[in-house]
Amino acid sequence: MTRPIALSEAQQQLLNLATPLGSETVAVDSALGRYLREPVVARRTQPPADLSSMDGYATCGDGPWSLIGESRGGNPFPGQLDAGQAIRISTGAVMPDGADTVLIQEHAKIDGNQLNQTAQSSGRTYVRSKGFDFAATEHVLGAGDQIGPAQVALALSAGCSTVTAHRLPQLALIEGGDELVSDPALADTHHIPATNNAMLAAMTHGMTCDTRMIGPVTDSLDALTSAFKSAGDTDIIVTSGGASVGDHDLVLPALESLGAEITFWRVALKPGKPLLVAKLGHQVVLGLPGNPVSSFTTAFLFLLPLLRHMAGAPFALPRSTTAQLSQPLPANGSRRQFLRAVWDGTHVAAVDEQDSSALRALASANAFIERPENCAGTEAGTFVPIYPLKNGGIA
Ligand SMILES: Nc1nc2c(c(=O)[nH]1)N[C@H]1C(S)=C(S)[C@@H](COP(=O)(O)OP(=O)(O)OC[C@H]3O[C@@H](n4cnc5c(N)ncnc54)[C@H](O)[C@@H]3O)O[C@H]1N2
Ligand code: MOO
Repeated sequence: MTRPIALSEAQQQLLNLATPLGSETVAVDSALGRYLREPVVARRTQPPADLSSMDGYATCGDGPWSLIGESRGGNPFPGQLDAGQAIRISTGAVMPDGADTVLIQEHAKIDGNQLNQTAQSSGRTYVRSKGFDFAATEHVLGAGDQIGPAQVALALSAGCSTVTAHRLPQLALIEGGDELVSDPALADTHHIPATNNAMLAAMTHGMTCDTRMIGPVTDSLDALTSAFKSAGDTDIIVTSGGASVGDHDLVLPALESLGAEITFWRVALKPGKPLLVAKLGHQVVLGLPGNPVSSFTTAFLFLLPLLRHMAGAPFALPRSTTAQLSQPLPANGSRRQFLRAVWDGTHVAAVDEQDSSALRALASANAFIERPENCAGTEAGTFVPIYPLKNGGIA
């Protein structure tokens, strides 16, 4: 049996198996989370004209001024201002021709039709110049950019109702084991509710174009190979369970019987050591360990990056930040470890229960603490790398 490989090498080997998917046109309001295949080119200029940034008066020359009209949102003043003239103006309204200054209304004193200032106004301080945000034909978003809320607004503001994004991958999830039941109400002392497919579907929500749920599959080679075949031509197949060395751990034999190419099996990672990665025709297969926390951790470190990579993300791997330990940590073993932890924005502490089957502890965590291989005990107060998790729990 070969030695487990290092995490970073395993992640790189996995990403090397797949390339970003092709393009499709997506309505901007359905594009949240997507990565752009092509830049977004502005079809209009924003602002489309010089606009006032405050409520007040657009003036021409020195005061006092005589008031001759109004410019408000959607209704510009139709004429031109000459020296000594002013108009009422609203925030976001078009500056009339001839105006040089906006006098904010807090500094204005009206006497009949005459406008006086109580404090000096300063040139174009309250004017947003035409095109200062972007001009027509400029690239306002680039290939590889991810569409978030601000990008939705920007694309629409640029006059684009669709974007050209990478296609999202199709995913098949297979879970298996004779102890699993799909109806939690039917779990007796020798059965447990199947939870991994549902958890993995939740983790990958919005990152696939389609997720096919298969199982629970029984512990037989025939059942597992049939499950692989029923995954059809999805881009990625993910199994959970049956990845280890027991007599009923059938993922490796099933893949071998189907002629898959095994990329690697076993990573120096805790939890998640028995992770298996293979290529079955054009499909990438991830065999996740069955323990629910191991499945969660390997999905976070491998499946989510693979989905991002195929969806066109330039940087697919999760990025860490640092936080200060509020509790000491014991020495680590020879596998890189990801401890379930609670992070309050400044301090972080590992949760007490680190067993790879403990869902309650996992659900109480909102971060991983990453510990390098063979690292010594770490004192409270030390800054350590953490990965915030979208995992319910603390906001
Ligand atoms: N002799 C050894 N035994 C084990 C080793 C080893 O190196 N030598 N590795 C251990 C490690 S580490 C892990 S992790 C597990 C992974 O085992 P499998 O991937 O083969 O998973 P199973 O044995 O099928 O299941 C493990 C555990 O998880 C539960 N499970 C499985 N699927 C689901 C599901 N869909 N929903 C809920 N729970 C599930 C299953 O009932 C088991 O309790 O192997 C160690 N053993
Ligand atoms: O790696 Mo296993 O995932 O230690 O429990």
